[in-house]
Amino acid sequence: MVEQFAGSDEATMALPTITPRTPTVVVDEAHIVYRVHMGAAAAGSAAASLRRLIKRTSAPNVREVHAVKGITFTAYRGEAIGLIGSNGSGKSTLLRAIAGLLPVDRGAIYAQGQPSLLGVNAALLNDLSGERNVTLGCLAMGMRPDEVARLTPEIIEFSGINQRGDFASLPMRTYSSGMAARLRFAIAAAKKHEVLLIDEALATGDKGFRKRSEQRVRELRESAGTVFLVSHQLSSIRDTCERTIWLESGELRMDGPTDEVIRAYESFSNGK
Ligand SMILES: Nc1ncnc2c1ncn2[C@@H]1O[C@H](COP(=O)(O)OP(=O)(O)OP(=O)(O)O)[C@@H](O)[C@H]1O
Repeated sequence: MVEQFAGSDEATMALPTITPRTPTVVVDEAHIVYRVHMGAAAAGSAAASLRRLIKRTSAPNVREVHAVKGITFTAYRGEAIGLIGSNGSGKSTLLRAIAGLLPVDRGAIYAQGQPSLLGVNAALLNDLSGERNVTLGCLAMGMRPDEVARLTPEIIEFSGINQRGDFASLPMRTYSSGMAARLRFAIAAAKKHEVLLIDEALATGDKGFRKRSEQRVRELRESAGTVFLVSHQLSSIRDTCERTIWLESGELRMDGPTDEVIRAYESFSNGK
């Protein structure tokens, strides 16, 4: 006999309301390998190269660096995810692969829309003024010219480059590395991104800029995007992200609530 649940009071009350979460990035068993060419000297003769070509073996002068080793996770709309780990653990490599700038060797990465990696998408030109770079960067992100004109003063104000004089009209080569990084962040953050990838950008500014940019990351997250933030500045991660992924030697060590993951990472780092 088939049990009838529909219509029973008990069954109606027991049903929880589940809001479906929308995945924006799916990383499935991803492996990323750099191949470093060590120069022609070690390659040997032309005959040896031909033999390798026929036998499909790799050249002895190519060294492989297995930077990301079988990482799997799913990011959802509305999340801000911190990426932490020791130097060389694969954080930047993973971000670059999510942005589509590096191929995966095995596994797969799926992303909604075109993820924007801060600092690369906004390729700034040293000989142009900050203001011209704002225009170019915004147009490159697909904004309309009238939108760019309206947003330019806001972007310059946000970056704080004019705090010590009119630097916006000077060529970018006259900027300190911190000022350039702030301008890049300000340009990228002016647009609503489906997936925004930020690599250490918040660490470059002074305290006032850091507060402003953390606030902006929160706004971007609320406007339904997903934000990834790579930083060694654990306080930035704590203030901005509710979920954190810890990588170590290319492997995923932990993925969970920021406080728990940072606590585990700190005790690992203190014991090193
Ligand atoms: N262009 C490259 N060619 C070859 N190997 C690379 C390249 N870039 C990074 N690597 C190697 O890949 C590994 C991961 O580097 P990655 O920069 O992703 O680490 P990270 O966690 O971002 O480090 P950090 O915290 O120091 O910025 C390291 O072993 C590094 O030496």
